[in-house]
Amino acid sequence: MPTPAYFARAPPFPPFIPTATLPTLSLAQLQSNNASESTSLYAACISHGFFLLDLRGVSSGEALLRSAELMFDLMATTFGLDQSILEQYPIQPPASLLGYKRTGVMRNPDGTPDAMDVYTISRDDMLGVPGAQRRNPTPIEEKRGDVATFFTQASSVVAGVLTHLEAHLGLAPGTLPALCSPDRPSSTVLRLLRSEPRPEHDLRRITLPGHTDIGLITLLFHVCGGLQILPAGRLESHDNWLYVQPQPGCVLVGLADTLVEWTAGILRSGLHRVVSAPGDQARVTRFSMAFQVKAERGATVRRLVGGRIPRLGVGEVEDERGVEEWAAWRGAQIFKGALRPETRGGRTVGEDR
Ligand SMILES: O=C(O)CCC(=O)C(=O)O
Ligand SMILES: [Fe+2]
Repeated sequence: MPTPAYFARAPPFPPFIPTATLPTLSLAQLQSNNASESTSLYAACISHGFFLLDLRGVSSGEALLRSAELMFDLMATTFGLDQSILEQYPIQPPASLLGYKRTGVMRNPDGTPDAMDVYTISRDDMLGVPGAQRRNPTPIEEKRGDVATFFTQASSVVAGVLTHLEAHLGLAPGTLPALCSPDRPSSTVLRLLRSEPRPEHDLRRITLPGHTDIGLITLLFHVCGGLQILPAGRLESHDNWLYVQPQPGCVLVGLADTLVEWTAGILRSGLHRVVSAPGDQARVTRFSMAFQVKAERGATVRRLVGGRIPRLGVGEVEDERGVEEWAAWRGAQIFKGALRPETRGGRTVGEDR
Protein backbone atom coordinates (compact mmCIF):
# COMPACT_ATOMS: atom_id res chain seq x y z
CA MET A 1 0.00 0.00 0.00
CA PRO A 2 -0.46 2.99 -0.81
CA THR A 3 1.08 4.37 -3.96
CA PRO A 4 4.76 4.50 -4.97
CA ALA A 5 4.75 8.23 -4.09
CA TYR A 6 4.19 7.31 -0.43
CA PHE A 7 6.92 4.65 -0.51
CA ALA A 8 9.37 7.16 -1.99
CA ARG A 9 9.03 9.29 1.16
CA ALA A 10 10.12 6.47 3.53
CA PRO A 11 13.60 4.95 3.95
CA PRO A 12 13.90 1.64 2.06
CA PHE A 13 13.03 -1.74 3.58
CA PRO A 14 16.43 -3.45 4.11
CA PRO A 15 17.20 -6.10 1.46
CA PHE A 16 18.79 -8.90 3.50
CA ILE A 17 16.42 -9.73 6.32
CA PRO A 18 14.26 -12.84 6.41
CA THR A 19 10.69 -12.05 5.36
CA ALA A 20 7.49 -14.07 5.13
CA THR A 21 6.85 -15.54 1.70
CA LEU A 22 3.26 -14.65 0.93
CA PRO A 23 1.65 -14.89 -2.49
CA THR A 24 0.74 -11.68 -4.35
CA LEU A 25 -2.60 -11.98 -6.12
CA SER A 26 -4.00 -9.56 -8.65
CA LEU A 27 -7.35 -7.87 -8.11
CA ALA A 28 -7.64 -7.47 -11.88
CA GLN A 29 -7.22 -11.25 -12.38
CA LEU A 30 -9.65 -12.04 -9.58
CA GLN A 31 -12.24 -9.67 -11.00
CA SER A 32 -11.99 -11.38 -14.36
CA ASN A 33 -12.46 -14.73 -12.60
CA ASN A 34 -9.08 -16.16 -13.50
CA ALA A 35 -9.34 -19.73 -12.20
CA SER A 36 -5.73 -20.23 -11.14
CA GLU A 37 -5.65 -16.85 -9.33
CA SER A 38 -8.80 -17.85 -7.49
CA THR A 39 -7.33 -21.24 -6.53
CA SER A 40 -4.18 -19.53 -5.23
CA LEU A 41 -6.35 -17.20 -3.13
CA TYR A 42 -8.16 -20.12 -1.50
CA ALA A 43 -4.88 -21.99 -0.92
CA ALA A 44 -3.33 -18.91 0.73
CA CYS A 45 -6.36 -18.54 3.01
CA ILE A 46 -5.90 -22.11 4.22
CA SER A 47 -2.13 -22.23 4.57
CA HIS A 48 -1.23 -18.67 5.67
CA GLY A 49 -4.43 -16.74 6.38
CA PHE A 50 -2.68 -13.86 4.56
CA PHE A 51 -1.93 -12.75 1.01
CA LEU A 52 -0.95 -9.55 -0.76
CA LEU A 53 -3.51 -8.13 -3.14
CA ASP A 54 -2.22 -5.97 -5.98
CA LEU A 55 -4.79 -3.24 -6.49
CA ARG A 56 -3.24 -1.78 -9.62
CA GLY A 57 -4.51 -2.21 -13.16
CA VAL A 58 -8.23 -2.15 -12.46
CA SER A 59 -10.35 0.94 -11.79
CA SER A 60 -11.87 -0.18 -8.47
CA GLY A 61 -8.41 -1.05 -7.14
CA GLU A 62 -6.81 2.18 -8.34
CA ALA A 63 -9.67 4.16 -6.79
CA LEU A 64 -9.19 2.37 -3.45
CA LEU A 65 -5.46 3.14 -3.56
CA ARG A 66 -6.18 6.83 -4.08
CA SER A 67 -8.69 6.81 -1.22
CA ALA A 68 -6.24 4.97 1.04
CA GLU A 69 -3.71 7.67 0.32
CA LEU A 70 -6.26 10.33 1.36
CA MET A 71 -6.83 8.34 4.57
CA PHE A 72 -3.06 8.31 5.20
CA ASP A 73 -3.03 12.10 4.85
CA LEU A 74 -6.02 12.32 7.19
CA MET A 75 -4.28 10.06 9.68
CA ALA A 76 -1.19 12.31 9.74
CA THR A 77 -3.40 15.38 10.33
CA THR A 78 -5.44 13.64 13.03
CA PHE A 79 -2.44 12.35 14.96
CA GLY A 80 -0.83 15.79 14.52
CA LEU A 81 -3.54 17.24 16.80
CA ASP A 82 -2.62 18.10 20.33
CA GLN A 83 -2.77 15.08 22.64
CA SER A 84 -5.31 16.92 24.81
CA ILE A 85 -7.69 17.16 21.82
CA LEU A 86 -7.38 13.46 20.96
CA GLU A 87 -8.03 12.60 24.61
CA GLN A 88 -11.50 14.16 24.22
CA TYR A 89 -12.52 11.12 22.09
CA PRO A 90 -11.39 8.19 24.28
CA ILE A 91 -12.24 4.55 23.71
CA GLN A 92 -14.59 3.26 26.38
CA PRO A 93 -13.80 -0.41 26.84
CA PRO A 94 -15.44 -2.81 27.00
CA ALA A 95 -18.56 -0.99 25.71
CA SER A 96 -16.85 0.76 22.81
CA LEU A 97 -13.44 0.60 21.18
CA LEU A 98 -14.26 3.51 18.86
CA GLY A 99 -12.18 6.65 19.26
CA TYR A 100 -8.70 7.26 20.61
CA LYS A 101 -6.44 4.85 22.48
CA ARG A 102 -3.17 6.42 23.51
CA THR A 103 0.09 4.53 23.42
CA GLY A 104 1.10 2.51 26.48
CA VAL A 105 -2.28 1.45 27.93
CA MET A 106 -2.03 -2.20 26.81
CA ARG A 107 0.48 -4.75 28.17
CA ASN A 108 2.79 -6.92 26.10
CA PRO A 109 3.27 -10.54 27.23
CA ASP A 110 6.57 -9.51 28.90
CA GLY A 111 4.79 -6.79 30.89
CA THR A 112 6.13 -3.83 28.89
CA PRO A 113 3.56 -1.30 27.63
CA ASP A 114 2.43 -1.28 23.99
CA ALA A 115 3.67 1.57 21.77
CA MET A 116 0.77 2.19 19.38
CA ASP A 117 -1.58 5.17 19.18
CA VAL A 118 -4.89 4.12 17.66
CA TYR A 119 -7.89 6.10 16.42
CA THR A 120 -10.80 3.88 15.43
CA ILE A 121 -13.50 5.10 13.01
CA SER A 122 -16.82 3.27 12.69
CA ARG A 123 -18.12 2.38 9.21
CA ASP A 124 -21.71 2.69 10.44
CA ASP A 125 -20.97 6.23 11.67
CA MET A 126 -19.48 7.30 8.33
CA LEU A 127 -22.14 5.60 6.17
CA GLY A 128 -25.00 7.10 8.19
CA VAL A 129 -26.45 3.94 9.74
CA PRO A 130 -29.26 5.26 11.99
CA GLY A 131 -28.16 5.69 15.59
CA ALA A 132 -24.47 5.18 14.82
CA GLN A 133 -23.37 8.79 14.49
CA ARG A 134 -20.46 9.84 16.73
CA ARG A 135 -18.39 12.93 17.18
CA ASN A 136 -14.83 12.64 15.90
CA PRO A 137 -11.94 15.13 15.82
CA THR A 138 -12.46 18.02 13.36
CA PRO A 139 -10.12 16.72 10.60
CA ILE A 140 -12.19 13.52 10.39
CA GLU A 141 -15.51 15.36 10.59
CA GLU A 142 -14.38 17.61 7.72
CA LYS A 143 -13.54 14.58 5.54
CA ARG A 144 -16.65 12.49 6.22
CA GLY A 145 -17.32 12.23 2.47
CA ASP A 146 -13.82 10.88 1.70
CA VAL A 147 -13.92 8.46 4.63
CA ALA A 148 -17.33 7.17 3.51
CA THR A 149 -15.98 6.67 -0.02
CA PHE A 150 -13.02 4.73 1.39
CA PHE A 151 -15.37 2.49 3.38
CA THR A 152 -17.58 1.82 0.35
CA GLN A 153 -14.65 1.03 -1.95
CA ALA A 154 -12.82 -1.13 0.60
CA SER A 155 -16.04 -3.02 1.46
CA SER A 156 -16.57 -3.83 -2.18
CA VAL A 157 -13.00 -5.21 -2.57
CA VAL A 158 -13.58 -7.37 0.52
CA ALA A 159 -16.89 -8.61 -0.93
CA GLY A 160 -14.98 -9.66 -4.06
CA VAL A 161 -12.52 -11.72 -1.98
CA LEU A 162 -15.40 -13.32 -0.08
CA THR A 163 -17.10 -14.22 -3.37
CA HIS A 164 -14.06 -16.28 -4.38
CA LEU A 165 -13.85 -17.93 -0.96
CA GLU A 166 -17.52 -18.95 -0.91
CA ALA A 167 -17.23 -20.48 -4.39
CA HIS A 168 -14.38 -22.75 -3.19
CA LEU A 169 -16.28 -23.54 -0.01
CA GLY A 170 -19.31 -24.55 -2.08
CA LEU A 171 -21.60 -22.00 -0.42
CA ALA A 172 -24.46 -20.36 -2.30
CA PRO A 173 -23.30 -17.23 -4.19
CA GLY A 174 -23.68 -14.10 -2.08
CA THR A 175 -23.74 -15.90 1.28
CA LEU A 176 -20.62 -14.29 2.76
CA PRO A 177 -20.95 -10.72 1.38
CA ALA A 178 -24.57 -10.64 2.62
CA LEU A 179 -23.35 -11.32 6.17
CA CYS A 180 -21.18 -8.17 6.25
CA SER A 181 -23.03 -5.79 3.95
CA PRO A 182 -22.28 -2.06 4.46
CA ASP A 183 -26.07 -1.50 4.58
CA ARG A 184 -26.41 -3.48 7.80
CA PRO A 185 -25.21 -2.42 11.28
CA SER A 186 -21.90 -3.99 12.32
CA SER A 187 -18.79 -3.06 14.24
CA THR A 188 -16.73 -2.79 11.05
CA VAL A 189 -14.00 -0.17 11.55
CA LEU A 190 -10.99 1.59 10.17
CA ARG A 191 -8.13 1.65 12.66
CA LEU A 192 -5.62 4.46 12.15
CA LEU A 193 -2.34 3.42 13.76
CA ARG A 194 0.77 5.41 14.64
CA SER A 195 3.98 4.37 16.36
CA GLU A 196 6.83 6.76 17.07
CA PRO A 197 10.49 5.87 16.47
CA ARG A 198 12.15 4.44 19.58
CA PRO A 199 15.60 4.88 21.06
CA GLU A 200 18.22 2.28 20.03
CA HIS A 201 18.13 0.45 23.40
CA ASP A 202 14.36 -0.02 23.18
CA LEU A 203 14.10 -1.46 19.68
CA ARG A 204 13.14 -4.96 20.80
CA ARG A 205 10.05 -3.70 22.62
CA ILE A 206 6.85 -4.94 21.01
CA THR A 207 4.69 -2.18 19.50
CA LEU A 208 1.46 -4.24 19.34
CA PRO A 209 1.39 -7.72 20.89
CA GLY A 210 0.70 -10.90 18.92
CA HIS A 211 -2.96 -11.50 18.09
CA THR A 212 -5.37 -12.76 15.47
CA ASP A 213 -7.96 -10.28 14.25
CA ILE A 214 -11.56 -10.45 15.35
CA GLY A 215 -14.09 -10.47 12.54
CA LEU A 216 -14.00 -11.69 8.96
CA ILE A 217 -11.27 -9.98 6.97
CA THR A 218 -8.73 -7.20 7.51
CA LEU A 219 -7.18 -5.05 4.79
CA LEU A 220 -3.89 -3.69 6.10
CA PHE A 221 -2.35 -0.66 4.43
CA HIS A 222 1.27 0.03 5.38
CA VAL A 223 4.40 1.62 3.97
CA CYS A 224 7.09 0.91 6.57
CA GLY A 225 7.74 -2.61 7.82
CA GLY A 226 7.14 -3.64 11.41
CA LEU A 227 4.33 -6.13 10.92
CA GLN A 228 5.49 -9.68 11.61
CA ILE A 229 3.65 -12.96 11.24
CA LEU A 230 4.32 -16.27 12.94
CA PRO A 231 4.02 -18.86 10.18
CA ALA A 232 1.66 -21.76 10.96
CA GLY A 233 3.39 -24.60 12.77
CA ARG A 234 6.24 -22.46 14.15
CA LEU A 235 6.80 -22.08 17.87
CA GLU A 236 6.52 -18.60 19.29
CA SER A 237 10.15 -17.56 19.71
CA HIS A 238 11.75 -14.28 18.67
CA ASP A 239 13.53 -15.71 15.59
CA ASN A 240 10.45 -17.47 14.22
CA TRP A 241 8.52 -14.24 13.68
CA LEU A 242 9.00 -12.97 10.11
CA TYR A 243 8.60 -9.44 8.78
CA VAL A 244 6.14 -8.80 5.99
CA GLN A 245 7.62 -6.46 3.39
CA PRO A 246 5.04 -3.83 2.38
CA GLN A 247 4.68 -3.56 -1.41
CA PRO A 248 3.65 -0.42 -3.33
CA GLY A 249 0.20 -0.70 -4.87
CA CYS A 250 -0.68 -3.72 -2.73
CA VAL A 251 -2.76 -4.23 0.38
CA LEU A 252 -2.20 -7.08 2.82
CA VAL A 253 -5.33 -9.19 3.22
CA GLY A 254 -5.67 -11.17 6.45
CA LEU A 255 -8.44 -13.55 7.47
CA ALA A 256 -9.88 -13.26 10.95
CA ASP A 257 -11.42 -15.43 13.64
CA THR A 258 -15.10 -15.36 12.67
CA LEU A 259 -14.27 -16.92 9.28
CA VAL A 260 -12.44 -19.71 11.09
CA GLU A 261 -15.54 -20.35 13.21
CA TRP A 262 -17.98 -20.16 10.30
CA THR A 263 -15.95 -22.62 8.23
CA ALA A 264 -15.38 -25.01 11.16
CA GLY A 265 -11.65 -24.40 10.89
CA ILE A 266 -11.10 -24.66 7.12
CA LEU A 267 -9.91 -21.08 6.71
CA ARG A 268 -7.01 -19.79 8.77
CA SER A 269 -6.56 -16.64 10.82
CA GLY A 270 -2.87 -15.78 11.10
CA LEU A 271 -1.05 -14.69 14.26
CA HIS A 272 0.62 -11.32 13.80
CA ARG A 273 2.23 -8.53 15.82
CA VAL A 274 3.99 -5.22 15.28
CA VAL A 275 7.59 -4.50 16.29
CA SER A 276 10.04 -1.74 15.29
CA ALA A 277 10.43 -1.38 11.55
CA PRO A 278 13.66 -2.94 10.24
CA GLY A 279 16.80 -0.99 9.32
CA ASP A 280 16.55 2.75 8.66
CA GLN A 281 12.75 2.56 8.67
CA ALA A 282 12.93 2.33 12.49
CA ARG A 283 13.96 6.01 12.55
CA VAL A 284 10.68 7.37 11.16
CA THR A 285 7.15 7.50 12.56
CA ARG A 286 5.24 4.49 11.32
CA PHE A 287 1.66 4.91 10.12
CA SER A 288 -0.57 2.02 9.13
CA MET A 289 -4.28 1.47 8.64
CA ALA A 290 -6.38 -1.61 9.29
CA PHE A 291 -9.84 -1.90 7.71
CA GLN A 292 -11.46 -4.61 9.82
CA VAL A 293 -14.67 -6.11 8.45
CA LYS A 294 -16.92 -7.68 11.07
CA ALA A 295 -20.08 -9.73 10.66
CA GLU A 296 -23.39 -7.89 10.82
CA ARG A 297 -24.83 -7.33 14.27
CA GLY A 298 -26.88 -10.27 15.43
CA ALA A 299 -24.79 -12.86 13.54
CA THR A 300 -23.59 -15.83 15.56
CA VAL A 301 -20.35 -17.81 15.39
CA ARG A 302 -22.33 -20.97 14.51
CA ARG A 303 -20.68 -22.77 11.56
CA LEU A 304 -22.31 -22.12 8.20
CA VAL A 305 -24.30 -24.96 6.71
CA GLY A 306 -23.54 -26.17 3.22
CA GLY A 307 -20.86 -27.01 0.71
CA ARG A 308 -17.60 -28.34 2.09
CA ILE A 309 -18.10 -27.10 5.63
CA PRO A 310 -17.97 -30.13 7.92
CA ARG A 311 -21.11 -30.85 9.87
CA LEU A 312 -21.00 -31.30 13.63
CA GLY A 313 -19.29 -34.51 14.66
CA VAL A 314 -20.71 -36.90 17.26
CA GLY A 315 -20.47 -35.28 20.67
CA GLU A 316 -19.61 -31.81 19.23
CA VAL A 317 -21.82 -28.99 20.45
CA GLU A 318 -22.68 -25.99 18.29
CA ASP A 319 -21.43 -22.62 19.58
CA GLU A 320 -24.48 -20.35 19.35
CA ARG A 321 -22.94 -17.19 20.79
CA GLY A 322 -23.27 -13.87 19.00
CA VAL A 323 -20.09 -12.70 17.25
CA GLU A 324 -19.69 -9.73 19.62
CA GLU A 325 -20.23 -11.85 22.73
CA TRP A 326 -17.81 -14.48 21.44
CA ALA A 327 -15.14 -11.84 20.68
CA ALA A 328 -15.53 -10.30 24.15
CA TRP A 329 -15.27 -13.75 25.74
CA ARG A 330 -12.18 -14.63 23.70
CA GLY A 331 -10.52 -11.29 24.51
CA ALA A 332 -11.18 -11.81 28.22
CA GLN A 333 -9.80 -15.38 28.13
CA ILE A 334 -6.62 -14.17 26.43
CA PHE A 335 -6.32 -11.32 28.92
CA LYS A 336 -6.61 -13.80 31.84
CA GLY A 337 -4.04 -16.10 30.23
CA ALA A 338 -6.62 -18.90 29.86
CA LEU A 339 -6.26 -18.86 26.07
CA ARG A 340 -3.14 -18.09 24.06
CA PRO A 341 -3.45 -16.00 20.93
CA GLU A 342 -2.53 -18.44 18.15
CA THR A 343 -3.09 -19.05 14.46
CA ARG A 344 -6.27 -21.09 14.00
CA GLY A 345 -7.82 -23.02 11.14
CA GLY A 346 -6.25 -24.61 8.08
CA ARG A 347 -8.31 -27.82 8.49
CA THR A 348 -8.16 -30.14 5.50
CA VAL A 349 -11.48 -31.50 4.25
CA GLY A 350 -11.26 -33.90 1.35
CA GLU A 351 -9.60 -32.55 -1.76
CA ASP A 352 -8.98 -28.81 -1.75
CA ARG A 353 -9.67 -27.10 -5.00
O1 LIG B 1 0.02 -1.87 12.09
C1 LIG B 1 0.03 -2.99 11.63
O2 LIG B 1 0.84 -3.31 10.74
C2 LIG B 1 -0.93 -4.07 12.10
C3 LIG B 1 -2.05 -3.59 12.97
C4 LIG B 1 -2.92 -4.71 13.45
O3 LIG B 1 -2.58 -5.85 13.41
C5 LIG B 1 -4.26 -4.39 13.99
O4 LIG B 1 -4.60 -3.21 14.08
O5 LIG B 1 -5.01 -5.34 14.30
FE1 LIG C 1 -4.25 -7.18 13.70
